[in-house]
Amino acid sequence: ARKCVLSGLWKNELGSNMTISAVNTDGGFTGLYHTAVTATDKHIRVSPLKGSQKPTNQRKQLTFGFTVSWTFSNSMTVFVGQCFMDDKGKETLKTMWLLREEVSSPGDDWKATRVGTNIFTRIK
Ligand SMILES: O=C(CCCC[C@@H]1SC[C@@H]2NC(=O)N[C@@H]21)NCCc1cc([N+](=O)[O-])ccc1O
Repeated sequence: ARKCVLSGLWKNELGSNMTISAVNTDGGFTGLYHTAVTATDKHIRVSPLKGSQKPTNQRKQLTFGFTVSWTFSNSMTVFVGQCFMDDKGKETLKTMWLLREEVSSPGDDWKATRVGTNIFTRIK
């Protein structure tokens, strides 16, 4: 495809993988996220993701965002990023994320959000 398509199976440099369903006409999509890492001692389980992408009629390297509501911890991550395609048609999703954990009091709010980057490539 000469344009990035988000649907399919992706992995990032941490070893996490995600499956994105078909993108519907208004750019919405859902999927499943299996993180390879966690900041808790909880057992990792597959978690749902919901997101949206900008329409690709004008551009081929689309921007998107999605939210993962972790099923095994009281925390949430939002990812934002863009799909880039090289001249061989290889797609890369370059993203930044915010991970919000639940803290017990407003006084702990300052330490509740982590930030980072992830790069996703397709799993054939
Ligand atoms: O670990 C998780 C959910 C999985 C996050 C995986 C991230 S999402 C970005 C990055 N990319 C990727 O693929 N995986 C990682 N939440 C922990 C929050 C938390 C921490 C503590 N604590 O540290 O004490 C206590 C209670 C808590 O709820």
